Amino acid sequence: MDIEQTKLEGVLVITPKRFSDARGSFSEVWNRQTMREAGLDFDFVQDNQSISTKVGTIRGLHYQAPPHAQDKLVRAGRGRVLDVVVDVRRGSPGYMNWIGVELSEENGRQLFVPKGFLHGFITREPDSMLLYKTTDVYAPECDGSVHFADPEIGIDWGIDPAAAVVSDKDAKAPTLKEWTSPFEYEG
Ligand SMILES: Cc1cn([C@H]2C[C@H](O)[C@@H](COP(=O)(O)OP(=O)(O)O[C@H]3O[C@H](C)C(=O)[C@H](O)[C@H]3O)O2)c(=O)[nH]c1=O
Repeated sequence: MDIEQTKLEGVLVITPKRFSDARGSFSEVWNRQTMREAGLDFDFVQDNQSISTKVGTIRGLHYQAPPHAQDKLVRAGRGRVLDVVVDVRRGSPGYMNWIGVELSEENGRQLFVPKGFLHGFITREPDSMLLYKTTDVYAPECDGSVHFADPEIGIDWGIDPAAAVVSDKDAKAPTLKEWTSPFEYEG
């Protein structure tokens, strides 16, 4: 398993070892002991799967607020997405900084998204399937979002955001100016 730091503190790109042969391939996409040995001892309690049929579908920018904030381990089971993470921890030196990492069935990369970061993605292939583990269960009362096209964040989705396929909820999400982060930077 390869672990790469990113420019966002605590956000990691994790690439499990892939064993390929004439039949195809095998990977341990999550192993608690291996993760623990790498200092990533997270107790995942929920597995999610979303399938987005059209290219240019954006889901996000989402979070769950405390007391049900979630760390996430995200991968593309099928297709290809640009996975985006934004630091929204009040007081963070990297507040509002964002990164995009391409996750695909082909590259097998995973993104670890800690609490305090917005998460979203745009599909780059049809029928892209996102699979992700979370460290707390779904709590709709704590579910929140920030507008994916907020000019103050300035995410480059690779397309005109106005042309993206989005949910009504995401289309109506607040911008950072209209929103107060529930997350505090803990140094
Ligand atoms: C997240 C979630 C949703 N739902 C229900 C609620 C809605 O009836 C339906 C679709 O939910 P939503 O439109 O919020 O789904 P996404 O837009 O894919 O949201 C997710 O996408 C971004 C990228 C994320 O990182 C979050 O995990 C999550 O917010 O599933 C559940 O029953 N359990 C859940 O854990």
